[in-house]
Amino acid sequence: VWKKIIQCFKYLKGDMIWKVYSVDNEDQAGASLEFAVPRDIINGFVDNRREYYKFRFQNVFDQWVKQEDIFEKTAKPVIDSVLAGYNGTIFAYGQTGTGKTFTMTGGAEHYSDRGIIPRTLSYLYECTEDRNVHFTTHISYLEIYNEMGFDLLESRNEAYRLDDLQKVTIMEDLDHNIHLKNLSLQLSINEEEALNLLFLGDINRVIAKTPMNQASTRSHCIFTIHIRKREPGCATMRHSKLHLVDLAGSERVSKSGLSGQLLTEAKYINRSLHYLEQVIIALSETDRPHIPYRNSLLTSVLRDSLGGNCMTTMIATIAVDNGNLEESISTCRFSQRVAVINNNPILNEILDPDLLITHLKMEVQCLKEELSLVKEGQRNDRLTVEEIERYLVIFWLHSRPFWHFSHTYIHTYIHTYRHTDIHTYIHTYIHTYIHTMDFLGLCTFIGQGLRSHVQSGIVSLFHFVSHIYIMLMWGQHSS
Ligand SMILES: Nc1ncnc2c1ncn2[C@@H]1O[C@H](COP(=O)(O)OP(=O)(O)OP(=O)(O)O)[C@@H](O)[C@H]1O
Repeated sequence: VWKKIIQCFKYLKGDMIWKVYSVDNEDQAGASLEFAVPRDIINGFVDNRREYYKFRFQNVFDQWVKQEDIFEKTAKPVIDSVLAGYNGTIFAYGQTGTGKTFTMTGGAEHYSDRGIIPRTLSYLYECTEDRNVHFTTHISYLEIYNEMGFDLLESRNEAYRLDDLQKVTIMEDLDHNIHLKNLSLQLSINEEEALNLLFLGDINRVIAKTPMNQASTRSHCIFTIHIRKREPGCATMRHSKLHLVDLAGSERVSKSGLSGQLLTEAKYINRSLHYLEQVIIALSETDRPHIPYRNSLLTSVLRDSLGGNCMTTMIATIAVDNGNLEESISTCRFSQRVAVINNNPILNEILDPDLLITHLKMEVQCLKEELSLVKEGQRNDRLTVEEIERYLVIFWLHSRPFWHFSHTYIHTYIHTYRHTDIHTYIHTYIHTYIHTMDFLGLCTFIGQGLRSHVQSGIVSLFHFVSHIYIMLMWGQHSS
């Protein structure tokens, strides 16, 4: 068994960093991350004891991992299921400055530093190139800053102030579905258009210089790709959405020494992450009747991703230096809780609206025809031959039990009525049939025995008429 142990004996800024963690990617159940803190590392963390913490995850990546590998192992399976019609979410969570934005969006220096979002767009449009399947993609980009929602794409222009952006509010319908009012959906037909929307949104994001990160993102951002897929000749349509979430980073206010605006932002960020944690804890405990989604905008928006109809992947980012050990362990604890949540993704399939409309129009037309026949005095003209034939087919099927009718009897009738207006005759019968059936349906007071007796009498009569009609038609054709 190949075991990859990361050796962390390394000098950083002149200080010795002890080996406090190890990664085992060949653990029996996925991968494990183990912290072994020696007693002499104090840093306000260990209390003169050696401590071990072991966490198991699907994958554990070290700081030298390539962006491509992260995409392949974490994002690609989710995108594949989104393309198949399921909802998906990938969200990055972690302490400030640990690489969430780098993982989700990427670095600007090298092309290979592209993060999950641009790689997702490339992969997605590559998959949707199949001309046989009709795909439509729309994009929305929501920012949650200080507990307020903003549309990062609404203006399709660069915003100079936060107030230039459209405010997004949350609404809940009677079925408890969440709707985001004022969040625009931008159609994007190819990768280039989608990337332009991503760049525009990233320019509009609130970013500030903090002691922990030179370009700290001060808000939670949710980049959503909405997909509609229709296969030719298929009566159904699939619609799914993929949320790509870059959460703002948590930070210890006392440790980072923030003040003013940065302090206010940090308080909002920490509070919303605290509510997120509460939701995760409630979801991981199976007997909890209430999940406190409504406590914050973030948990309300991510409600479906956290415990509903969605395939969700969480990427936790941690710092590997001793100074942030406590935060790293706390991030792992949180991730472990998220890992035990069971979501229930379902295929989002609906009847194609165009086909549904055609089908409903046909049904309305049939009902109109039926109504005009039933309504007295509405139809004075005679039934056409096609109409008679159509009704006779229905009666024929209804009267199946009476198919033993005597042929001799029918021949006598044909002989008698040969010179009468057979159309008028059948027309009258059909009206009588419909009225009587209708009347029987309405008269609830008629007992079942009598009802079936009358019904079978009428049906046999019409069966008889239909025989006459067919024999006559046959006689006309043969002569
Ligand atoms: N794997 C990596 N390789 C190279 N540089 C990285 C990597 N991860 C992060 N960085 C760099 O570390 C810095 C902080 O990363 P980033 O801004 O992504 O952190 P963050 O978790 O999003 O922080 P915040 O929560 O404050 O927004 C950036 O300069 C980024 O380029």
